[in-house]
Amino acid sequence: MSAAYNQDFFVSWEELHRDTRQLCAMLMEDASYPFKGIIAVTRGGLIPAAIVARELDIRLIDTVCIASYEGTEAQERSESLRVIKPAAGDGTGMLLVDDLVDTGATARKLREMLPGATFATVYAKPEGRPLVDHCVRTVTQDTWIRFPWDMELNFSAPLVERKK
Ligand SMILES: O=P(O)(O)OC[C@H]1O[C@H](OP(=O)(O)OP(=O)(O)O)[C@H](O)[C@@H]1O
Repeated sequence: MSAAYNQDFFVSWEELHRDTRQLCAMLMEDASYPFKGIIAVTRGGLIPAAIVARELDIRLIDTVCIASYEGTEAQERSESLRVIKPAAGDGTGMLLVDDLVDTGATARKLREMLPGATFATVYAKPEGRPLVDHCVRTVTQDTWIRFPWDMELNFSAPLVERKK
């Protein structure tokens, strides 16, 4: 059962880059390294996948296109996921890359589909963590991760003005 989201964790482009590079260093120690190719999980995995591809010198990049239906409760996500499969057999030798594992519904689906793949996410929450092989940072289940592509810079009023 997933908790409600009570806190935000803001990730800048620089932090995402640094964390993804750290993930790459971990991946170089994996038993399946070097990987034949990457399967990026759309859409959140696309940018981390590009960074991983550069660091590990991987040119073969496929996608698995996966999304939940609008308005679906987290616990029902697994049944509601729409998937367009990559052409990667059972995924042996391939590296699945996503930005985040949260409830684990997406990861569970991908594991069924590509049991041979190594699965890496940059961030993880406790419910989903056991489903991925590698991740750099874990945040609490009630944290909403704010990725840089979902944000924009805005003026912030000084505190004294906010109190007026
Ligand atoms: O562990 P889960 O609860 O399944 O959540 C993790 C998934 O949720 C996010 O994708 P999202 O469905 O928001 O789609 P998007 O990446 O296209 O925005 C994220 O990129 C993961 O793929």
